[in-house]
Amino acid sequence: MRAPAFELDHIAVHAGARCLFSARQLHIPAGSLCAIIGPNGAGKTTLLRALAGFHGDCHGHSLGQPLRAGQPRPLAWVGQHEGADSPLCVADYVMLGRRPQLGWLGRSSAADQQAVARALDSMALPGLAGQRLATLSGGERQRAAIARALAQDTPLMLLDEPCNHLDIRHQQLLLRQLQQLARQGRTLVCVLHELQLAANFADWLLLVADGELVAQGRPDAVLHGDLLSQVYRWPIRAERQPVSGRWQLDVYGHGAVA
Ligand SMILES: Nc1ncnc2c1ncn2[C@@H]1O[C@H](COP(=O)(O)OP(=O)(O)OP(=O)(O)O)[C@@H](O)[C@H]1O
Repeated sequence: MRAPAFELDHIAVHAGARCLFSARQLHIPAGSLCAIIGPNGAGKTTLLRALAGFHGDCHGHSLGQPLRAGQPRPLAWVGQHEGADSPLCVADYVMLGRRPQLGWLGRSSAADQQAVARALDSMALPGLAGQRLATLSGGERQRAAIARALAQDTPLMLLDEPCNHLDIRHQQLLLRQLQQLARQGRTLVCVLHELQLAANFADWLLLVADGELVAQGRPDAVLHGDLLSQVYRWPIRAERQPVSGRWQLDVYGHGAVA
């Protein structure tokens, strides 16, 4: 198995007296596309924020050392509803991703401009580069937020529901792009509600329910119909097609699982 990007023991995230997420052991291999899946309110965003180091009340051990809150590692972050209030145009907003690299007086170099152009290109945004963010559609704004994170060029990228507002084509393009970055050695962790996408694109899954890590591992180890049906409280069938190797996830039946 590849070296871990995250190897956490006895992690617990609290808000006051309430424990929002806990896990005895949590592993994410470096150079993987990892999807955090689970029902509403399960603790997915909480876990993603804890991985980013954004949660003040987070305890546990990372590679044997106590976790230290407030010491985030270099990473690119795409949260939900990014950029909704920004007065910037798309190109300037994506350039924000280059802020750590910008030179004296915040001037952008040729390398910064190229990184922004690449990011706009990969999110199919060049035609909108001059348009104000506030005037974009939901899907366009989501792609701009992802482009800003791509322009950062960090070894670790965390994305909270990146497929929100994206149509089928842009979902596929995004996940292919994330998969390609993982193949180049980056680690990408994203919260996904679309099980079919998680199954077919991610090479590592974390299944979360009721504030706990229920299962982790490669899709084969996690995607069992019985387990998914129990966690989502709805009948789900998970099958891997023998010829194509693609996963097929179906909801079936007419009633919720008790
Ligand atoms: N700061 C907080 N104080 C109290 N409760 C919180 C806080 N943050 C999150 N929670 C609660 O923790 C639970 C998990 O929230 P979280 O946002 O991690 O869920 P999620 O799995 O991402 O859900 P969804 O799929 O609906 O986005 C929810 O019940 C939420 O209400």
